[in-house]
This record gives sequence, C-alpha cells and structure tokens, in this order.
Amino acid sequence: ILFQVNGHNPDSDAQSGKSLREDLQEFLGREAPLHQLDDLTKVNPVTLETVLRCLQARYMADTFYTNAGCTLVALNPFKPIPQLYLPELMREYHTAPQPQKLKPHVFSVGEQTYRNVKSLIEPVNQSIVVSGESGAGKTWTSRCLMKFYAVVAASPTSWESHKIAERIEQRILNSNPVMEAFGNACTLRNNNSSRFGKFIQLQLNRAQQMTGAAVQTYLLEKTRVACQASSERNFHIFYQVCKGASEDERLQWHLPKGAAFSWLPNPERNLEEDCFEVTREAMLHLGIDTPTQNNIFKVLAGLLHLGNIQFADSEDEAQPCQLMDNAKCSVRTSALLLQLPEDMLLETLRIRTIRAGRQQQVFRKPCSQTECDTRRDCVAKLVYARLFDWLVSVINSSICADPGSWTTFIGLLDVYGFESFPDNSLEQLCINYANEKLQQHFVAHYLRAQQEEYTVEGLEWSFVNYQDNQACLDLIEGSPISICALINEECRLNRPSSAAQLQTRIESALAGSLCLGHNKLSREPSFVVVHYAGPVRYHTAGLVEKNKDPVPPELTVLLQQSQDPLLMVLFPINPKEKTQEEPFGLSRAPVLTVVSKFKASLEQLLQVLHSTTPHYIRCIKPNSQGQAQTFLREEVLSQLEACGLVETIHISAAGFPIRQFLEACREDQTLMGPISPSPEQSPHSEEATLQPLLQDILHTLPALTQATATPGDSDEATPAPVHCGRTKVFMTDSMLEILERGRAQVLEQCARCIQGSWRLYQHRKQQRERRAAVLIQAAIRSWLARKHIERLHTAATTIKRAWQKWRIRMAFLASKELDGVEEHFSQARCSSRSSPKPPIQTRLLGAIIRLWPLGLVLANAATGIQGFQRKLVVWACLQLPRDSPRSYTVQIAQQDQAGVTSIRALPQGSIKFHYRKSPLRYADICPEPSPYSVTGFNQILLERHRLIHV
Ligand SMILES: Nc1ncnc2c1ncn2[C@@H]1O[C@H](COP(=O)(O)OP(=O)(O)OP(=O)(O)O)[C@@H](O)[C@H]1O
Repeated sequence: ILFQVNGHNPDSDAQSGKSLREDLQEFLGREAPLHQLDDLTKVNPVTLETVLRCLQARYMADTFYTNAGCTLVALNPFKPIPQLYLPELMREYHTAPQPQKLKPHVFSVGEQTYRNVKSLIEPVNQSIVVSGESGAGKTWTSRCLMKFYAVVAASPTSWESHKIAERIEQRILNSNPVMEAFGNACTLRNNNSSRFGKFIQLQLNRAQQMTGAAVQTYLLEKTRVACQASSERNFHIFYQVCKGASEDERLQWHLPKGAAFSWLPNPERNLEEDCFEVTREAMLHLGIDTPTQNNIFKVLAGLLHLGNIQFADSEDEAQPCQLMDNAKCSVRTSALLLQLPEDMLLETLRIRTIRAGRQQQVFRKPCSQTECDTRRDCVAKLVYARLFDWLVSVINSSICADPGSWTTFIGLLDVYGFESFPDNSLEQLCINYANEKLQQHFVAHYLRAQQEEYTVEGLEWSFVNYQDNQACLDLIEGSPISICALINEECRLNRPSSAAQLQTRIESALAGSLCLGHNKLSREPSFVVVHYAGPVRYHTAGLVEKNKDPVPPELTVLLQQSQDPLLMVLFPINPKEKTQEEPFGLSRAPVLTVVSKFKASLEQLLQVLHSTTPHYIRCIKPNSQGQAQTFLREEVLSQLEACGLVETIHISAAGFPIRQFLEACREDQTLMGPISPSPEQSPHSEEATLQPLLQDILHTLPALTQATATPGDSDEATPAPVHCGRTKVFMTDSMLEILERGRAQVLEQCARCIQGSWRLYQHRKQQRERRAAVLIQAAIRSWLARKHIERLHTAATTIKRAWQKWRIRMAFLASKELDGVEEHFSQARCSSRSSPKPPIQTRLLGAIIRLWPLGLVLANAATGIQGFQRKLVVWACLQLPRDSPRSYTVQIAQQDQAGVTSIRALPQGSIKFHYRKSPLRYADICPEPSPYSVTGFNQILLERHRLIHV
C-alpha cells in the first residue's frame, strides 16, 4: 500500500518494509511487558490510553487483577478460574511476609486490610468499598473476601473456640445464598444482579478472630416483585420455589407444574442461581427451620397467585371493578395461602376508604382498574419488603456477635453500580446518588484531602486535577434546593402535580447548576443529571408517587387480619405503630419519603466509612455480553473515566498515602535510631530536627532505599520517599514498608537479645539451683549415713555388750551349775546311804556315771537287740526311772543307725552334763566344767554327733 501511495521503487520498498517491521517489532517489543506491569502507576505515561492498553494486555493474558496505586482494579473474567480462589492461595497471601509483593489479588487487599487492623496506623477499623457497574463482579468479589476472612480469621487457639468460629463463619457464608435468593434477580446486565445494597461488618476480637458479623441492607428494589422489565426476571427465590418444590409441596402451595404466573416472566431460562436446595440448606444453617421455611414459601406462592388477580375496567364508577376470567380462582388461592379472609382481600383491593372531616368520617370509594392494580402490587411489595427485612434480622441475630466480644471490624460494602437505562426513575436516581456519594468519599479520601493536606503541611506539590463531584451532589441532595428537596416537597404538600410541572419546577429552581441538563429531544417530561460517570436522563412521571411509596392503611389492616404465623409476625397488630404507611398529609411528623430514608441511611453508612480506613476495589466489566476473553475498549474506557482511575493513579504515584503525626512517628521510629529530641528542645523545632533524623534513618537502610527506587530513574526524578510536614511525616507505601521492616528487624534483634539474656539468666538460675540441690542432697545423705552408722554402732555395741554379758552370765551359770552338779553329786552319794530312795535326778546322775560306758556300748551295738528292747536295755543300764518318763526323753537311732542318739532331760530343773567329744571316748572320764557347756530347758544330756560302732 505504501508503495502504491508513494510510488517508491522496489529497492526502497524492501528497505521501508524492513524498517516498518522493525518499527512494529519495537512497538510490539514495548507492548509485550505491558501485561507484566502489576501496578498501573508504573505505566509510562499514565493516560487513559496506556492504562487501557495495559489492562487489555493483562486481560488477554488471563491476569485479572491489577493495582492502581491505592486501588485494586478487578476485571471480570466471565469464566470460572478455580485456581485463583483456592484456600491454599488464601493462606499463601495470609502468611506472606509482604502480601503486597505478591501478584495483585483481591486476597492481597483482604490481607492488607486484615493486617491494618493490628497495625498502629489509625483508624484501626477498616472498610473495603467494592464498586463498579452492574455485572462487573462486586458481589463475586465481596463473596471472595468473606471466604478469605473465613479461612484466615479462624480461631487457632483452642479446638472449642475454633469450632465456634467455624460455625459463625459458616453462617456468615450461608447468609450469601439466602440474601442472593431473596435480593438478587436476573437483569439485562447481569444474571445475578443484586437488587439491594449491603454493608457487611465482619467483627473481630482482640486476637483478630472473626467472632460475628452484621449485615445492613439498602434500598431493596421491591417494585420488582410486581413489575419486571421485559427480558428480566423476578427475584430468584420465586423461580427456585416453582422449579425446586417437591410434588407434595406443589400441592400444598398450589403450584402445579407448568402453571403460568404473570409475576414470573421468563421461567424457561434456567440459571445456576435457581438452586432451591442450596437456599433451603443455607436457611437451615441460619436457624430457619423447615416449617418456617415452608411458611415463607407458602406466602411467596400466595404472592404469585395474587399477581394473577386481574381486574376489568368498570364502566360504572360507583361499582367496584370486576374480576377477569380465572381471577376468582387466584383470589381464592391467594387468600388461602396468605390465610386472609377472601372477601376482605377482594374488597380491600377494589374499594378505597377515605377519612374526611373533623369526625374522620369514613367514605368508601370503588377504585379504578389502575388503582386496583396498584393496590394489589402494593400488597405484594409490602409483604416482600417486610419479609426481606425480617430475613435480614434473622440472619443478623444468627451471625451477630455479642457486643462485648468484638473490638474491631472490617466492613465490606457492595452497592449497586452506576445505572443508566433508557428509562430511569427514582430507583436509578437513588442508586446513582449513592454512587456519587461513594465517589465523593473516594475523591475526598484519596484526591482532595491528600492534596489539601500537602498544602497545609507545607509540602511542595504540583496539583493533580481531579473531577470533583460536589456540584453534582449539591444538585441531588443540596439544601435548601435540590432535586431530592423538590421531590420531597411535592410529597409533603401532597398536591396533584403533573410530570411536566415537576420538570419545570426542577429546571427553574436548579437552573444555575452545571450538572443539570435537559434532553430537548425527549418528548416525555424528564431532566438530565450529569453524573461523574456520565449524563443520565430521569423521567419525572411517577417520581413523586414513588417517593411517597404510599401504603393505603386498609392494606396494612388487611394483612394484620392474616392467620398465617409468618404474616402475623410481619404485620403485628400494634395500634401505636405509626409509620410512613400513614397517608400523606394526615401526620404532622416530617414526611418519611423513600429519598429521605435513603439519604439518612446513606449518611449513616458514610459516617461509618469515614471512621475507617477505606480500601477500594474497582470492578470493571470488559464487555456487556458477559463473554470471556472479550475486551471491548470503549466500554472499559467509559468505566475507567467514570471512576476517575487515571487521577487516582497520578496521585498514588506521586503522593504519600501514609502520614503519621510527628509524635507518633518519633515513638514508632525511636527504636531504629537515636531520634529523640533532647529535653530542652522546643516542640517547634521538631520539624527541623526530625527531617535530618529521618534522613539518618534512611542512610542506615541504604540497601532498602535502593530497593524502592525504580531502576533507571535518576535521583532527581525519584521524589524523596519521606517528607516532614509541619505536624506530620509523609511517606510512600514503600517507605513505610522500609521503616516497618527496619523496625521489625530492630524489634527482632531486641527480642533476640531479650530472649538470649532471659535464657542465660534462666540457665544460670538453673545451674545455681542444681548446685544447691546437689549440696543439700549430699548434706542430707551424709547426715542420714551418719545417723545410720550411729544406729548400727549403738546396736553393735548393745549386741556386743549383751553378748558379753550373756557369755559372762553363761560362763557364770555353767561354772555355778557344774560346781553345783559335782557338789550335788557328792551330796547325793553321801545321802544315798542314809535315805532309802534318792530323788530321780540324783539317781539319774549316779546311773550315768556308773553305767555310762556299758549302757552306751549296748545302746550303740550295731547288732543284737532292737527297738523297745534296746530302749529297755538303755533304761536298765542307765537305771532310768520308768515311772517318771516326763523327766527325760530318749531318742533312739533308726534301724540302720542303731544306737541311742540322745537323752534329753525335760524341763525339771537345772541338770547339766558336759561333753566335748564322743561320749564313748570319755565315758570313763569325769566331765569337767567347760566354757562351752550348755544349760537351760531341753538340755542335752547325751548326744551323738556321729555314729561310732563299737
Ligand atoms: N472473579 C470472577 N471469576 C469468575 N466469574 C466472575 C468473577 N467476577 C464476576 N464473575 C461473573 O460475573 C457475574 C456478575 O458478577 P456479580 O454478580 O458479582 O456482579 P455485580 O457487580 O455484583 O452486579 P450487580 O451490581 O448487578 O449485583 C457473576 O455471576 C459471575 O458469573
């Protein structure tokens, strides 16, 4: 083409082709690393185009998360990527020393937030704002974060507390399917679109364990119950009940297979969200038992039948509208299921009661067909909204921790994204108003506040332009005149006003606002608001009516008549209760309109957000068809513009997201160096002294500061990572990281030192104790040994003494007794002559001495007489007296050892006989007293030790 256009010759053509290829390669070569840029602040230069290219390159490389300074950009992959959300990966991010150094991920934001709860940087409570347009992945991201916290914030302390924490976490996770079933619906933009906003407060105790949660919901799109845009669906739960009910349940709830319900459009579309069992299971875990569940589903079936009640237009205004064919059956079934009196239901839907005059007289006026339809829809919306609120309160009572058991929280905000349809009404106005508020919070937190603070603190700063949406917010909510104020005023005045009148009123009252536009091409009355994300045209028709959200009191009275246990709870008969359901104009209290209630809850939410450190996740939808691997640049570009991402990147790249008061900074960093001012230093000189001291710290960490510098950047180009302002120290994330790391190192060293000293002290103490114990043990042992020896010695001495005494005594006795025997014997010899019969002992001794040898010879003869005869011989020889056998005993040897073995005197008195050796040898020898003599009872008179055959 080049050749044809320029008319070059082939040679130059070849050359230019080569250079073009080189250029292309160079271009592509530059393009290639784009997908490796984890942080959009590194894109050079930061423009919408380069940011878009980087995101596209990453999306095509299946990299869906990218940092944009303080924000995480999450591209919706529109395809399941299970490996990206594994529990192992969660733990990896949780245990990483620096999770921000890992690949950008929703877990890294989750972990950073979790760590901030423990850190010293105020405020301690954290919040994560997940924003993006419908279908961008907000709900998915919030679900991921909840799962992440369920894994990492589990209690590791004890098995019991771990079980409790697990149960709470499971309940928190179970709240998702229930809330999604009742609050999500299939829309044109998203099959699982959240039709309500939610703020989940994950409550943590001192040990950073999740002890409970609380859910706050915002602006449920209750009109969807009775009115669905074409190609959209009602809330998932209706389809779940109709498709998932068992045969029995179908019978009970009057839901025959294939039954058509006008409030159930597109039932043929099967979505993965239509899983009745999952919802039931989750409800059960949340403490909603099966009978209550059945009650809920019965009421929902009643609402579906209510939707089938169609009214025909009445020709006579004085007569109530007639019912269309089949509608009678629907009235009966609906009344049956809702346990309402059928007549009362029909009458309430068709006849309006008006109270007028001082007496509050009641007039009954038949309604037109449209009014009947509105009243029917109103019943359904009223029941569904209260049912939803009741479910949220049940969920909260099931997951909410005792106020004393938690100290900090992490808030997850998942609100509906910015909406702009061809036909926008009050719902879109509220949704976009909420998005404007959140955008302002973001701008205020990251853009405006930062820059203003730099000026106040005297930092040199080249300002980054950002889109401030204050003008738009003034237009919507400003005081005294704004769109909300005007709509509310219309409600308060309760005057009949047309859509065109409202448009004129808005346009004339707010003509000065730059953010108010007018679509001149539109025939319908409308006004245009130029939001930060783009202009949106709102129709004024029905705006005031929707804002009033009127509930005719007779409808509430009707529902209070229900005998259904659930409806009795939802609509208690409480005469004191005066809510916004009162007709407008009757109450003197300030009018509670939809907008005013929404504004109040939004302000409350923003107050909570302001008291926390916010973290932002911007979800981006790569295409509106929900297709994987499709990146539509225009669509993404408009989203990038809408969220002011480029400005965020600019400020994040150049700014100092971390700021600490000088005092706190000094306290924090004292550990790292001698930066405490001398006592005489004045507080005004703090700034001057802290600056060089901070530089000192930086010099002590050269390696780390080098690590923060981008390769190739010159010293001039890289801003100093730390600045000392008038009252605060400003630093980059990386600088804080360096300082924190340095502090961690110092703390670690200190901890080691303390541990070492403590161990040494413990060791020494143990040694001392051991030595003391050994000493005490030795002393006790020696004392015991001494005692023992003393006892033994005493015992031995006693024994010795006793023995000696005994021996002496024995010797004395022996000598005395022998002397006594001899004496006795000589006396006995003398007296034998005089007395006719001597005593037995004298006789015995005499016999022994005389016949001793013969007796023994006979008694010991191996042959000859045996047994009794031998005894007789012995007795005869020894002249033993047979009449007193008790005085002695004779033992005779056994058969083979013939002979007398011993003759023993029985205890009679003192008889003593001495022997030394064989009695045979010494039989003729007169026994002498001997020290070895034996005395006492059972004394041996004669004993043989050995058998000696004679
Ligand atoms: N990280 C992801 N991985 C896989 N699929 C995803 C991911 N994020 C989103 N999706 C897909 O995109 C769909 C829409 O996401 P989600 O419902 O979270 O959007 P949303 O921003 O909450 O929309 P709405 O504001 O309408 O509620 C999901 O149903 C899911 O199929």
